[in-house]
Amino acid sequence: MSPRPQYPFSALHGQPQLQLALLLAAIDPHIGGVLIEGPRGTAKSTSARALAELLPGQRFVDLPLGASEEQLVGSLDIQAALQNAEVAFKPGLLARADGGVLYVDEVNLLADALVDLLLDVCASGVNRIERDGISHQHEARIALVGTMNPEEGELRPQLLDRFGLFVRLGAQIDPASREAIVRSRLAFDRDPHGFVERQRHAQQALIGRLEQARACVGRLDFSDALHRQVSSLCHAAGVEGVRADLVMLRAAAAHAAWLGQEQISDGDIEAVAELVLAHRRKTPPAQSEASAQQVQQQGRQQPAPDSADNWGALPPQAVATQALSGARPLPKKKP
Ligand SMILES: Nc1ncnc2c1ncn2[C@@H]1O[C@H](COP(=O)(O)OP(=O)(O)OP(=O)(O)O)[C@@H](O)[C@H]1O
Repeated sequence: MSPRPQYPFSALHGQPQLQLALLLAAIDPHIGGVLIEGPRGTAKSTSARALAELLPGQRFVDLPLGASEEQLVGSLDIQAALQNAEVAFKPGLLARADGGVLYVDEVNLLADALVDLLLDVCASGVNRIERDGISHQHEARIALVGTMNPEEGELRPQLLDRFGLFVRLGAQIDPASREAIVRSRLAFDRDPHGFVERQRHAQQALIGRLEQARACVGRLDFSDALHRQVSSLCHAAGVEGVRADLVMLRAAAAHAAWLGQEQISDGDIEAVAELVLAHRRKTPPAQSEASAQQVQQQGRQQPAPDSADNWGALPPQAVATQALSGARPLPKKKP
C-alpha cells in the first residue's frame, strides 16, 4: 500500500491571495518567501505541504521552534577536514529543503538571529557555512513559508520587511465556503488515493505550469514605465528602503511567467502590489492609493488581503483558477 498522499493543491478552496503568494514564491525563491498571518485551522500548513508536491524535489521540511543554528545550516567536521584534507559537511535543514518548501510555524517565536539567517539564505539561494577557515556552500533554492498568529507576539519590523510577501487570512469563513472546505476534506479523508486520482489532471496542469514559469521567469524584463510605476507605488506606501521595489518587480515577473506572458504588464504589478506592500506600508492604504493613482492614472485595485474576499470564490484574475480551468492555454515551450 503506497503511503497516504497529501491533500492536493488543486483541491484547496478560496484564499486566492494565499495560493498566489505561494506559487510566486515557488516560481522565484529570490522573492524571499511568504509570511502568513492568520488564525488556526485555515489551511496554512496544508497549503504549504501541497505546494511542495508541485515542486520537482517534492520536499517539505518543517523547522522546529527549538532548532539550533547548526541544525539549520548544517555542520562541518573540522577534524575530518584536517585529517583527510576534504570537507566533511553534515547537511542541515536548509540542505534538506533545497528544491522544496521550508515551513516555519510561528516564526514570530523563533530566535531573531535564526530568522535573520533563514531569510538571508532563502533570498540569496545559497547556504554558505564557514568554520575555522574551512568553508562549504550549497544551493538553497527554497520556497520559505512562515506563519504567525499576532496574538502570540509580533515579528520585529526589521524581520517583517525581509519576508518577500505577506498574506493576512481573515478569521471568519462564510458558511458556503465552510461547507465546501469540509465536504472536500471529508472526501479526502474517506478515500485519499481516490481523491488524489480525481485531482490528477488538475494537479498535472499546475505542475506543468509551474515548471514552465520557473524555467522562463529569468528571461522576462520590464520597461522603464513599469519600473516607474513600481517606484511610485512603493514611495506612496511610505516603505523604508528599496526592498519592496525589488520584491515587487520579481513578484510581477513571476506572475507574468505564471500566466505564460512574454512580457510583464501593469496588470502583473497590480496583482502583486498588495502582497508586497501590506506588511511594509507606513502610509495608510487610502492615502497611498490616492498618491499612487496620481502617478499611475489608472488601476484596477485588488482586494486587500484582510478583506472578507479571502474566503470567497476566486476572483476572475485568480491565477490558480486560470490554471485549473484551462481558460488560458499553456504557451508552447520554446526550444
Ligand atoms: N481553504 C481550505 N481548503 C482546503 N482545506 C482547508 C481549507 N481551510 C481549512 N482546511 C482544512 O482544515 C484543516 C486544518 O488546516 P491546517 O492544519 O492546514 O491549518 P493551519 O492553518 O495550518 O492551522 P494551525 O495554525 O493550527 O497549524 C485541514 O484539514 C485542511 O484541509
